[in-house]
Parts: sequence; C-alpha cells; structure tokens
Amino acid sequence: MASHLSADRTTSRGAVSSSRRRDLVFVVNPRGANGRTGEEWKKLLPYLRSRLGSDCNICESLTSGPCHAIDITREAIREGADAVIAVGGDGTLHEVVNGFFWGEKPVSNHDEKATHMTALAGDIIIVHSLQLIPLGTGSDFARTFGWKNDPCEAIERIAKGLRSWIDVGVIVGGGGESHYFLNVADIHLSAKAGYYASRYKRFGNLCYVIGALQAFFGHQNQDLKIKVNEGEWEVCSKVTALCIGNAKFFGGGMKITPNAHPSSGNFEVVILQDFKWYDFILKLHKLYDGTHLSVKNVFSRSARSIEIEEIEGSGSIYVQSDGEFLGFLPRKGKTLGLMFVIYMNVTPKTTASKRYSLYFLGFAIWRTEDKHRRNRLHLVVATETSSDLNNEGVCYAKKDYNLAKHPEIDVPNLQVIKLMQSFKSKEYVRETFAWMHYYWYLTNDGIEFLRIYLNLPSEIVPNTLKRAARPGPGGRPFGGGPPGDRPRGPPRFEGDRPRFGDRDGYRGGPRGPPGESGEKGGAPAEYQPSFRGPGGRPGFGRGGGGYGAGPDSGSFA
Ligand SMILES: Nc1ncnc2c1ncn2[C@@H]1O[C@H](COP(=O)(O)OP(=O)(O)OP(=O)(O)O)[C@@H](O)[C@H]1O
Repeated sequence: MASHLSADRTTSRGAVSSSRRRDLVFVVNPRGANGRTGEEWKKLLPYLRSRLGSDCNICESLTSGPCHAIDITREAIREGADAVIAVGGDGTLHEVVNGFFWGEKPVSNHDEKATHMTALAGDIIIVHSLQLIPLGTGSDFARTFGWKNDPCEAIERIAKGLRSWIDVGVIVGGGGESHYFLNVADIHLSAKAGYYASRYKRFGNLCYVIGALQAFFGHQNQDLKIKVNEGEWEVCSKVTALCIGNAKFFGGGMKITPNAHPSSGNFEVVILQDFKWYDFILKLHKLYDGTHLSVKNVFSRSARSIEIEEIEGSGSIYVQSDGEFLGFLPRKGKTLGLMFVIYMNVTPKTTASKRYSLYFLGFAIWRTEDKHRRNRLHLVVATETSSDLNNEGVCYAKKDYNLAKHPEIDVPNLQVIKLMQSFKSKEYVRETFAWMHYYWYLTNDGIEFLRIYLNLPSEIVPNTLKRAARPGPGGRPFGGGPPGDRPRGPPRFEGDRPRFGDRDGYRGGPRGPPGESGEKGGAPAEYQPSFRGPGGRPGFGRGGGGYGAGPDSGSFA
C-alpha cells in the first residue's frame, strides 16, 4: 500500500495477502465543508473500523492541500487498492476521479497479477472501484442517487459492495491535456458563479446564491459556436450558461440537467440563452426542481461529445467542472474546449475514442430516483437469481408489453424487454425475434459486464458457452481457450477514426452477416424454434440455436 497512507492493519496482514481482504483507501479532505468533513471523519473512523475492519484493510489518507487527492489516488491504485473512497465534497470526488487517470490513460496497478484492469483484444475496462462518502457543502453528485450527507449510510453502501458502471466525462483542454469529471461541466455564468461561491463556503449552501449574485456583475451573454457529436458547427447566440451533465445537480441542489444519468452513456447538454438577472430571480425555483427545460430560451439535448468555441475571443468565459474552476475557454482560433463521454471500453490506439467507465462501488440501486434505472438494475440482479441470462447466456421474452410477469424472472415482462433493449444498445446482447418472441444472446461484452457486475470468477461462463467448447463440425471456437482469449468481433472503428456521429459506430459495427445481426423479425434461416407452448421454455440456448451452438451464430462476436 502507498507509503504515506496510514493503514489500519490491526487484523492479521498475513491473512490479508492470502485471503481476499480488500484494501480500501479513504481519501479525506479535512478542509471540506469549511472543516466539517475533518471533524465528521474523526467521529466516523471508529464506526468505520468496526463495520468494515473485519473484511477490509482500511487505509486513511488526509489531503494536505488542493490536488493532493489526485496523487494519493494514483499511488493507491498503483499499489493495488481495491477501492478508493473520496471523503468530502464534489471537489474531492473530482480529484479522486482524476487520480484514476494519468494523461489520457487509466492508471494501472504495479502488480500485474493483481491488476484490476482487464484488457481484451485492445479494449480496456477499468475495474478499480470508486466510492464516495459525501460530506461536502453541496455534495451534488450524491443527489442524483438520492444519497444524503449521511456517512453511516455511505458505509453501508460500501459494506454491501453493490456496484455499477458510471460514465466519466473528459475535457480536452487547449494544450491537449485531458481532464476528467463525473458530475457537471459548465461554462460562463454558472461557472463564474461557482468560482465566486468557493470563496463563501463558510456560509454553507448559501455560498452558491452569493456566488451567483456576484457573478452577474460585469456579466455579458456571449455568442458561442458548438459542435455536437462531431456534426456541423452551430452558432448559439447570447449564451448565458452551457452545462454538460453526466449527473443531474450542481450549485448546491439545482437540478440543471434533469435528464442526465451517469450510466446512460450520454451527457445532457442544457443551454440557457439571453437570460437577464431578473430571469434568474423569477425562474430560480425552476432550476432547483428541474422544470426549467420548459422555460423560453432554455434548450436541452443529449450528446456524447461537444466542442465549444468562443466567437468574440474575449478569453473571459469561465469553465468549471464538478464545481472546480478550470480556467477560461480558450480564445477563438487558438484551441477548442472539447468534451466527450465515454462509456466503457477504451481502444487505446484510437486517441479520439476515449470511452472510460469507472466501477462505482456501493451504488444505491434501491434509492435512485430514476424508476427505469432501478428496474434495470433490479433485473440484472434478478438474472443472477434466476440463473437465466447469466447461466444460460440467453434470455427470452414474449412480445407482450402487458404481461404482468415474465414467466421466469419475477418482474413485469415489459421490464425484461426494456432492459434487454438497453443491453442490446450497449452490445451486451444480440437480439433475434421469431414467433412473437424476442431472444437475446449474451455477447462477449455482455458476459464481461455481468461477470464484473455480479462479481463472478472468470471460470464461470454461460452454459451455452461451455457447450460451444466441444470440438465438432461447425462448432465455434468459443470457450476453447481462457476467457481472455475469446475471439472478438470486427474492429470497432473504420481506419483510425471512430464513426462518432453514429451510435453503432462507436458501439461497434455489425457483428455478423446480414440476417444475423439480430434485427426484429430477422430470425436466422437455420433457426428452428422449439416452443413448448405458452409458459413453456423455448429451446434457445439449450442446444437448438443457442449462443455458440450452431453455425448460424458462428459469426457472433
Ligand atoms: N487539506 C486541504 N486544505 C485546503 N484545501 C483543500 C485540502 N484538501 C483539498 N482541498 C480543496 O478543497 C476544495 C473543496 O473540497 P470539497 O469539494 O471536498 O468540499 P466542499 O467544497 O465543501 O464541497 P462541495 O464541492 O460538494 O460543495 C477542493 O477544491 C480541494 O482541492
């Protein structure tokens, strides 16, 4: 463990190395929330040790000043920490997230054997865990998940060890340097307000109001050029603020990007145009409850990437990410502020394709505000119990949106279909449709995702995959080697460039010949359905036409 980390190793260290005790590194900002974080932390530590000490090594490291959390995190990861826990506000979380990266690359462990980074044919999935004990002034990131500034609740989340992927945004600055964010990156008035608010943290959440009032002095709405998802440049006139949300809240509880979710794979970009100071006074309540999108001159769109250029070249447009002041938008002609998201799998050769995701430990699935998300995660957990998708590598559902329950999984049929459509869009499953039934086959990415999500050892593979390992005519090479040797699909990028404007482009191209890509109504020609009547279990995945079972699915990545 990092030399300067103070590690609580009251329990046998020998047991630590031989068993699976986790090394948890708590990065504490004692100055957070005007010093309250440090005080709370002192009170919390005995409880933390009693709650987690029997299973984990608890290492605490107090920051000594701004940016120190970045160095601590990097060192912790290199030394093999299983999880880094930010204790403080969004600023501390922001620094910890940046510590997960070095330049454009994720930081990796010194010890190759214990490495938490999985490299699969050029794709890198970062599986170091990040967690948060929200103890800051605003703690806005935690609000998206409905978390309170309650450290005991946070410790319970860590103890339960539930995990989820979250997206990480990247800002590529003028000099080409990468800067990462988790919550909201914003430009102009809101960023200026955040800059001033940081001076008044002693007033608690009121600091944001004071900051906003101060920011209006000398403020001028500015024309900006933006390019979304590598499309055409557009002019946005009189921009008051432009906010790029990976999560929903900023400024001490303003629901600025109400449709953003850190696992969606997209930002929500909200642009406020031509606002006057009195507009803010009159509409402030709408910003807090997230209903401002219906207000005149407020625009929202979903985006994976956005480039922003100042037209006037004033060099005075503030940029902020996760509530931390980053500097000013580069002047026109010199450089661009470029931001883009990022969802799992990095293809290292292609610098333009930065799709990272961190593993978020202790994700409060039952507390999230987003109903759809809750159902999705519930269903992933359900697959573990039902042994359906995970064990068999396949899942099915009748195309009946009103069916009260899926016959095998204890949730409404519609939720199964919606979850699988979401998985399909992420290429975790391949879909076919026949005889009023959908069938989904786990892809390699899907297996990897479920394995990590459900914390399964690498020996566990879906049953269909095991059968595919049998040699024989027409048999697929799947399963013949170690899991990491599984063959991959065709390259995800054409030449050096990702097909950014096209979702399929960055998710990967078609994975098989026409007819096998799993479009609705496109059951493979060789497919012979073997239904056993209503409520019976179709034969998919059990040898008939399942994943890896026959030549029809042979080109499936
Ligand atoms: N030891 C330290 N002394 C002074 N400042 C520090 C120290 N450690 C970290 N910082 C800085 O403190 C700033 C604020 O920290 P943090 O975000 O944790 O608290 P907060 O601002 O009260 O909460 P929030 O951002 O949620 O409103 C960060 O910019 C960080 O760089």
